[in-house]
Amino acid sequence: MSAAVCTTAVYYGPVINPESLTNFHALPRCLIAVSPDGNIAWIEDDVIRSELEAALGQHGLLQGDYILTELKPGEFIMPGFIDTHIHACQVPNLGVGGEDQLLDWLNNYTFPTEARFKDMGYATRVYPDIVNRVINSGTTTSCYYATLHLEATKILADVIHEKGQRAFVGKCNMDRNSPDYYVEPSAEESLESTEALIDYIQGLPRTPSGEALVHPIITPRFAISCTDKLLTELGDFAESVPDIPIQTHISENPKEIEETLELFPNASSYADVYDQFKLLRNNTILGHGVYLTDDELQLIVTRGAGVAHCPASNFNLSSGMAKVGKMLDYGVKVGLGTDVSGGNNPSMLYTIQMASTTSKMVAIQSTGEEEEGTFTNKRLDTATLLYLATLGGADVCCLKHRIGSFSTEKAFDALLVSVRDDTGNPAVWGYNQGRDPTEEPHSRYEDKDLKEWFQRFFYCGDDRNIRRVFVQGALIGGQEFQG
Ligand SMILES: Nc1nc2[nH]cnc2c(=O)[nH]1
Ligand SMILES: [Zn+2]
Repeated sequence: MSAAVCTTAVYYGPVINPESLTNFHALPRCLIAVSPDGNIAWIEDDVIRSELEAALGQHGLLQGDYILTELKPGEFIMPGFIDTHIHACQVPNLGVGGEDQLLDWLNNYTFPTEARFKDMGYATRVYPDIVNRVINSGTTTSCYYATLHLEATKILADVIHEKGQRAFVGKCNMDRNSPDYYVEPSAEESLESTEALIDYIQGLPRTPSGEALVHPIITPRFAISCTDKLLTELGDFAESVPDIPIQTHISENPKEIEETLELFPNASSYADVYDQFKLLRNNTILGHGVYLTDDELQLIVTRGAGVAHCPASNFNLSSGMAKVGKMLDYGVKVGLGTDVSGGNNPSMLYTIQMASTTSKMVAIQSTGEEEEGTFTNKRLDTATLLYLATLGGADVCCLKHRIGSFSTEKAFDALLVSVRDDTGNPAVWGYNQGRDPTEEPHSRYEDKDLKEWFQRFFYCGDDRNIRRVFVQGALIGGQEFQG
C-alpha cells in the first residue's frame, strides 16, 4: 500500500466536477479538504485567494493542521477516470492484430498472449509495469480481467493493492472453445479457483478506514467459452454472494452473436443466456453491447445491469458502433471501457475521444427525427462524455456513493491535470502564454477559461498532462510521482 496520509490535505484552485449526464461544474476557485482517511471532509466552491486562510479557519484548520497544495495557472483537479472494462493481461499485446475480427483475433493473438501468464515469473515481471501504465494514464478505478490462472491473478491483485489503485479483479472462467493450451480442465476447477481468488482478494489488508480498495469480480469470459455446466455453477455461486459483481462480454460482433445463439438454442437472445443462468443482475458489467436489441435493452434495465461502452475496441476489431444514446434513453447504466487490447490504447482519454467519434458517426448515419431532450442518435457532448468516464462508470461498478465526483464523504480519487506548456504536449495550448507569470493565481480566471483548459485536455491531452493521480487521498501516480 502507498504511504498513509496523516494530516488534512487541502487543495486550492480550479476544479472540474461532473454532476449529471447533461451538466458539470467548472469551479475556478475551489477549496477541497481531504481527511487523513482519504475522504473529502468539505468543499468550498468559490474562495478568493486573499480569504483562503479565513476559509480554512472557519473549518477549524489553523496553520500546521493542514498541508496546502495551491494549483498553478493552467492546472486543475478533476475526478479520476473509471475504466469499466480492461484486460490487464493483454497490455503486452497492444496494437497487434487489429486486422482481425473478434473470434480470429482471440485465437490468433489473444489466447497465445494470455497463456504466457501460466509462468508466475512472467506475471511478476510484467504486471507492475502494466498497472503503472494504467494508473499514469489517469485511471483511478479499473475493472480488470486477468487470465484463467489463479496464481497469476493473485499476483495482479497484490500489485494493484501495493500500488494503491481501486480495482475489481477477476480471473476468466473458460472451459471450452479455446485452444488446448489455454482452457480450464473442468467447470468444477474453474469454480474452485474463482472461490479461491475471492477469498484471497477479500483477505488483503484494508485501508485505515476499513475499506477495501481491491475487490473480486466473477468473470465468465463470454457465453461461447463457458459450458452450460460452468454457467449453472457460476450462477448458483453468484446467487450466494450477491454483493460480488460479475463481468462478461455481450453482443460485440455478429459472428460471436450467431455462435452464441447456436450454442444456447433455448435462449431468446444473448442477454437472455446470462439471464437464464442468473448472471444478469444489478452488479453485472456487460462489455460492448454493440448489437443489443430493444428487448435486450429492456431486460438489462429491468435487471439493473450496466454496460461498459468500449468504442476504441469496437473500431479496432471492426465490431461496430454501439448505440450509447439509445442505451441512455432506455435508462441503462453506462460507463466507458478501454477493453485493452481489443482497444489499442490503455488511456481513458483516448477512449473518451473514440466515444465522441462513435456518437458523431451514429448521428451522421441517422436518418430519423431526433427528439428534444433525448440522447438517441445524437452527438455526445462534453458533459455526457465526462459523466460516462466518471459518474457513469461509478454507477456501473455500484460505487456512485464513493467515487466519480467530488462531494463530502466521497473518496478523493482525483487527477491533478496541467495544460501548461511545460508538460511538453504540443497538442495542448491551454495556458495562455501571454499571461504575466507574476500575477496572483486564480484571481482572474473565469469558469470559461477553465472550461477551455478542460476541453483541450479532454480532446487533445495525454499522459503528459496528468501530473498527479490520487486514490483514497494518496498520491499513487502521474508524471510528478516518484514512487
Ligand atoms: N474484446 C474482447 N472480447 C472478448 N470476448 C471474449 N473475450 C474477449 C476479449 O478478450 N476481448
Ligand atoms: Zn474485453
